[in-house]
Amino acid sequence: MLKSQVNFDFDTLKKILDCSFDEIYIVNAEGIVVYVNNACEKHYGVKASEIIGKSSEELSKYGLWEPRLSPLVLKTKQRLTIEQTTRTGKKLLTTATPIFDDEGNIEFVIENSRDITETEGLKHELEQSKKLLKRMKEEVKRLRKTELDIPDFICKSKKMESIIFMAKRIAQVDSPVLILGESGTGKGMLAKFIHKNSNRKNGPFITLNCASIPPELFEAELFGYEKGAFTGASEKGKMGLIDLAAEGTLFLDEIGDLPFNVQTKLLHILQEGEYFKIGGREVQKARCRFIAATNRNLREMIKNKTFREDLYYRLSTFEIELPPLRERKEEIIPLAQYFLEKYNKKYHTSRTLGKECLNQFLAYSWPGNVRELENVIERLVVISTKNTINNFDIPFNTIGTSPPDEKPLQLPNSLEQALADFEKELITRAYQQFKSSYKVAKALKISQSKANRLIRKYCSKSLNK
Ligand SMILES: Nc1ncnc2c1ncn2[C@@H]1O[C@H](COP(=O)(O)OP(=O)(O)OP(=O)(O)O)[C@@H](O)[C@H]1O
Repeated sequence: MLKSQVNFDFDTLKKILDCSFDEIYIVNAEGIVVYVNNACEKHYGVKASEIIGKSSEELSKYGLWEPRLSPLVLKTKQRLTIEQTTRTGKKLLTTATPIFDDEGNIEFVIENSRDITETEGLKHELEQSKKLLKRMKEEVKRLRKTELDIPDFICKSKKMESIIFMAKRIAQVDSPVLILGESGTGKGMLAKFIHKNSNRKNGPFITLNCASIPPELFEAELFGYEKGAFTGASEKGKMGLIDLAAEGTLFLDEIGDLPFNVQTKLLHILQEGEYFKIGGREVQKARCRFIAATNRNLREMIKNKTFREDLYYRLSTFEIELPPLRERKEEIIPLAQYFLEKYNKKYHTSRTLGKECLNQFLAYSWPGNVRELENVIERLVVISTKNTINNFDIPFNTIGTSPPDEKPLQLPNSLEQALADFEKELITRAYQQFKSSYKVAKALKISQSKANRLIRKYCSKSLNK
């Protein structure tokens, strides 16, 4: 006899069958249970000895499981598979196979039952997760559309036309872009424009405001971390923004405010295209395009050794400088009309801009650029008492403070000076009221970094007192 051939006696065979994870259940041609292994105990909560010798009809009276299978197989003489539910709340996947004698009569029906309760639970969880994922994907798609739903890029000057022409070409490649320009010139808008015109347009557009993130959190934000990477880290780990922006664009706004030591880390990714998550061992590939923007003078910062020269050259493969509004005066009126239409729609008004007012717009230097123009138009639309807005008939230094009749207008030396004073008063009052740059930014509809800058400019002395 070969070593691998073993003749089992009945007791050994029973022992083996009792070790089976699946239930083995045998009925004879009369439907009487002749054998069941120990797995029945975990399925129905009764011992094998309580089942053996009983007919499956009798057992069904105790409601041990539903529906019955062996009577069906005895009738149809075919192998069948069904799902059963037991009285202990389990779900079983049962296959019953008929065994025939030499004359073709059924001798036994062997049932094999596998507990699929857990699998069913997992299946349900998977279904739920799939539904949630679908909903989230829809939400992301909608948010992305809103986020990237940039208004018309008003472009009515030779300078801006050539910038847009260049931006469309740059959009076709993957190299980094550096956008320079004063605050409010439209750098963020141009970054989105490049993304929307690139073949990454269906991917994410993620903004990281380098000025608002504490240096010690920069790596965690950008690279993400593995679970338990450091004390206080989320247990699930965190996805970094580079990863989130994969197949899309990562917009590094206010890059000039990036702390020096962090600049080195950013340079490394731009050079190598690779990075490690904090606490991670696997090399990650950066699959996003980088666009950076700043209103700071980076060349000056390089001279002062506050900005890395090598990082500057890495970022500025393509450099676009947006001119301040005062250097593209031909756009002031079209932009003003565009914003007027926008806010007339928003506030259900039908204001028009008088000739006098337009002349003043043209004469003004707009230090806050397009954003300032937009804010001025919104204020005028809301506060003006006449349909035709003329001659700045709303004195700026009364907005949000006391009504004009309580505080007669003092004519300033110049409009520019008056606007600067107004800015100072507004920021100081807003900061006194809200006590947080985030709330000031929200209330005045400016970026948080701008709010920070203005608060530092106008309120730092009183703060330090
Ligand atoms: N050419 C334009 N056409 C229409 N709207 C514009 C244009 N340029 C800028 N804007 C609007 O002006 C506002 C400021 O633009 P944006 O935020 O892009 O400026 P920024 O240069 O990034 O400012 P900051 O440096 O303060 O972040 C936005 O509301 C934007 O929609």
